[in-house]
Amino acid sequence: MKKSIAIIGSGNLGKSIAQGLLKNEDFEPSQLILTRRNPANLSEFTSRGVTISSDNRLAAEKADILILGVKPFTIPVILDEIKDILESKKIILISLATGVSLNEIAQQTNSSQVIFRAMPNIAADIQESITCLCSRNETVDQKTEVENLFNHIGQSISIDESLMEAATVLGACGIAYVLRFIRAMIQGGIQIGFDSDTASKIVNQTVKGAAELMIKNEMHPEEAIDKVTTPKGCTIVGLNEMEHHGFSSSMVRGVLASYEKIEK
Ligand SMILES: NC(=O)C1=CN([C@@H]2O[C@H](COP(=O)(O)OP(=O)(O)OC[C@H]3O[C@@H](n4cnc5c(N)ncnc54)[C@H](OP(=O)(O)O)[C@@H]3O)[C@@H](O)[C@H]2O)C=CC1
Ligand SMILES: O=C(O)[C@@H]1CCC=N1
Repeated sequence: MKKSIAIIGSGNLGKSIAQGLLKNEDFEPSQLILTRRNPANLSEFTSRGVTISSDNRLAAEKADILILGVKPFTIPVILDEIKDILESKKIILISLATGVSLNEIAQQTNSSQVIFRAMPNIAADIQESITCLCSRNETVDQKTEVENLFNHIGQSISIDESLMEAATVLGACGIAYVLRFIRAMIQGGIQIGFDSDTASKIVNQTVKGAAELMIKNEMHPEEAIDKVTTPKGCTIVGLNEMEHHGFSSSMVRGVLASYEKIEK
């Protein structure tokens, strides 16, 4: 029998995960239950056979795998709301919340509760997320099951919990850093003559090509950069100008600022 998956708190990330799961041919919409307090904001899913509700307890009762997609400060509220249900049945609990430890969740559930923390990003929508996972009390089969679930929306890797905040910055915040880079490059493209649509098309495919080149050829970026930078050519002039204005330094400092914000 196919497992029921509920997402309590289906906002930006929860909806991206739902969209990604529904793109799998072997995933049936009837497997999915989505909640939020205002379920009208989930209308895009209603016609597709997904269960939409504001009833978190109903979702927990039906779910084999329960994903908590609420903001970190709402995690204790939800755990309190469904505590007795978690005690009465076997359920895999997965939290997406930034900065909420397995220990903190365990303190509000029973000691044998199977808990995962998952850190995907919004590219889950098109099955291109990277999801970092850590867990407690899980069996080998449960770990495989959760990895498989997140492999349906991209790729997953298991990491030590101590790296979960770093994973949040690099993978989850990271997509926003890359998007800001894309926006800036489009702005430059418009200034040198392209309309916005054409500049976007060129930049998006260039960024995709760069990422695919690194992934498929398992290269370090600088190795590929050396192939582009003709001596005395225009690429090195542009790159050096960016570095004079703190491009790499700015990125590293941004990563650290995000990390420090979570660690506070
Ligand atoms: N956005 C991202 O890219 C990432 C987010 N995260 C983490 O994922 C979590 C969700 O983030 P994000 O999707 O951006 O946040 P959103 O605010 O978009 O989504 C949270 C949703 O929870 C719902 N909600 C709030 N209270 C309740 C409740 N009592 N019962 C049921 N639903 C509730 C809200 O809808 P309503 O008001 O209708 O109830 C809201 O849509 C956070 O913990 C965040 O740290 C992690 C990685 C990436
Ligand atoms: O900005 C945030 O706090 C959340 C966590 C990672 C991505 N979005």
